[in-house]
Amino acid sequence: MTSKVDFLPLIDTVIDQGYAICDNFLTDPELTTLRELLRNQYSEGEFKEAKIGDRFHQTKIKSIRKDEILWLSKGEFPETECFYNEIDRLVETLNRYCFLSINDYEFHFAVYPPGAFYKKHLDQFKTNDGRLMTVICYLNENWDSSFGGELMIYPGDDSKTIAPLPGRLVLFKSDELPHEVLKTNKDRFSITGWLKHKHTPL
Ligand SMILES: O=C(O)CCC(=O)C(=O)O
Ligand SMILES: [Fe+2]
Repeated sequence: MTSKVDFLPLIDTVIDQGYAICDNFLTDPELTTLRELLRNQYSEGEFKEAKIGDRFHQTKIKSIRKDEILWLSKGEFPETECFYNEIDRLVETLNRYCFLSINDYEFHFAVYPPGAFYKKHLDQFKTNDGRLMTVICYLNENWDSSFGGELMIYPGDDSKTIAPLPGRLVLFKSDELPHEVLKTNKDRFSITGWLKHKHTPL
C-alpha cells in the first residue's frame, strides 16, 4: 500500500520557496523493503564510488564527494515498484500543474559511510543534462542529530539543514538550489534521482 501523499501542496511549496520536504512519502513497510534491498546490494559489493566530472579529475573527486552509489532502473528490482509508482504520480502532477515536460528520470541508491560528505554543489551541470528536479528520499532506519549527515541547502542568501529522517523526501529545482551533505558519523542511506527532460529527435 502506498501513502498517497497529496503532491499539490508539495509542488506549491517548491514553486514558492524553491524546495519542499515531505515526511511520509513512503510507508514503513515500503521503507523497510527498500532499505533491505539497498543493504543486500551494498554487502554484495554492487555499489561503486560516486564520481563527478571526468576520469582525469579522480584526485579531486574524493575531496568533493565520498558516497557510494548503485544506479537503478525501473523494473530491475520488484522491491522498487512502490517507489517508482509514486514517482510516476509525482511526475504526472508536475507535468499537469506546472506545465513541465518531464519525460525521463534516473535514480540511484547512495550510501554515505561514516566520514563521508558531499561538498556544496548544484545538480544541473553546465553541459545541461536535462535535470529539472532533484528528488531525495532517505532510507535510514532512525536518525539522531548526533549522527550529523544533514543535507544543507542554500535558498537565496539563507541556509537550512535538513535531517535525513526515515521516509523523508526532499524535492527541489536542480539548477537553482546549492546544497551539500555534511559529514556523517553513521552509515546514511538514500535513494536520489533527477526528473529530466530528454530531447528526442523529431
Ligand atoms: O543525499 C543528499 O541529501 C543529497 C545528495 C546529493 O546532493 C546528490 O547526490 O547530488
Ligand atoms: Fe546534489
